[in-house]
Amino acid sequence: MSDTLLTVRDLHTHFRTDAGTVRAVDGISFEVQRGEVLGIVGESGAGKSVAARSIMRLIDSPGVIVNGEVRFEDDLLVGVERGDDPDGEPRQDPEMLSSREIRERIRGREIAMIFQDPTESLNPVFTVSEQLSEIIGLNRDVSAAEAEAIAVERLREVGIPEAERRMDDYPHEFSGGMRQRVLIAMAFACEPSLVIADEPTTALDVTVEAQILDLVKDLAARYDTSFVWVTHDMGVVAEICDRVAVMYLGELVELADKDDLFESPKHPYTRALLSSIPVPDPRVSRETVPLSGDVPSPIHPPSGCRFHTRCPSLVAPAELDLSDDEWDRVRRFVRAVQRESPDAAADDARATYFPDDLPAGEAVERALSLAAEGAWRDAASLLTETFVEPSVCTSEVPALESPDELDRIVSCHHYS
Ligand SMILES: Nc1ncnc2c1ncn2[C@@H]1O[C@H](COP(=O)(O)OP(=O)(O)OP(=O)(O)O)[C@@H](O)[C@H]1O
Ligand code: NI
Repeated sequence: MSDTLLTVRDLHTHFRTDAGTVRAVDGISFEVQRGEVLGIVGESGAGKSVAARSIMRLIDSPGVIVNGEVRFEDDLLVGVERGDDPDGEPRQDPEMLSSREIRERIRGREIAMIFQDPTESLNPVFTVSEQLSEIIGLNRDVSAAEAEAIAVERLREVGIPEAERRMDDYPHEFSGGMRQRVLIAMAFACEPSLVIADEPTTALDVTVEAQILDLVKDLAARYDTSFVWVTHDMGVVAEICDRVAVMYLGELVELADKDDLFESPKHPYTRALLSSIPVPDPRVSRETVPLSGDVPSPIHPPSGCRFHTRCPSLVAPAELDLSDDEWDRVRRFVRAVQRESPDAAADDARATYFPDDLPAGEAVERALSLAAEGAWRDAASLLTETFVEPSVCTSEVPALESPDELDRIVSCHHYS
């Protein structure tokens, strides 16, 4: 038997809105091995939640899974192929499970979900006992009394004090942390082989979050459960994941073993995300690459590498023939102009950024004087035209590469 539990291939989930097609998930592929915790990480809007929900086909209109395959053990949860017409109806694989089969056979039993928002899974008008026993009763051939006994056991297992007494409480009577424990108890009620967790600890304070992560690690080990764990927090990734998929604007930019990712992140975006978490050991210094600028619109994502508009390490345009050192200086100057940094407009800007001579002469010369006059926009667009647009990062989509002997993939022109 293969050890792969879940396979996602070339998944595209789009939302057709009045403003245009939102390419929320735009061609992602990954696998989850049995017993493994795979993290999906990225900034807000990256497409993490849509990716997680697509696995279970929990996408509501105007969202459509337009292409891709999701295979869970022997079941095809998603099997759709986009025709040549981008707005046409995708073709469905006849093997794909019906919504009803997913609801009755998969969801809650084989694959459970935990969300940040408890109202997605907990009904405020029923007691915890009623809701937990119901799931257990639906999925196992047990009497009502037996289901309730199992429910109490589950609540104990997730560390709810006085579980028996609290069974008759309503969801709102639990604190935030305890409520997430109830959700975890519900997720584990049927001993699923996969749990999809979408930021379940984000709203909690750090101490409670740490306790919940410990609990999940214990349960995952005890039941040999796999996880897809969505988070925007690299600290949570460090705590709980085995492997990490980094998403940016609907795409995967890097997928690697957690330790490899933390030790030597390859994609400039991954590096930026990692530099945002505090380094616990003050003797370890880490190059900080602040992530500036807004995430572009997923309706019109940037050409080439989608990260190129914010990338601190664009590949130098080949025809300019700059040395690494010259290119570093140019990039620092371009970023300073984009940020409208006073340094770039000061009298000594030239000496600050280009102490030797001016690389790619004329454009930089003009940009320096435009910046000195405060004509930031003109300076920025001149620099963009000269240095950003001719870069391969702007024109070509980077292939997924495996840059070292390690088991990882990166989508960046620096490795192609
Ligand atoms: N119902 C919808 N209609 C239109 N666009 C949507 C809809 N749901 C999500 N999107 C868009 O899809 C993109 C991906 O959203 P998603 O919720 O997956 O991001 P995320 O990575 O989970 O972010 P966050 O960290 O904020 O939860 C976003 O641009 C979002 O605006
Ligand atoms: Ni989300």
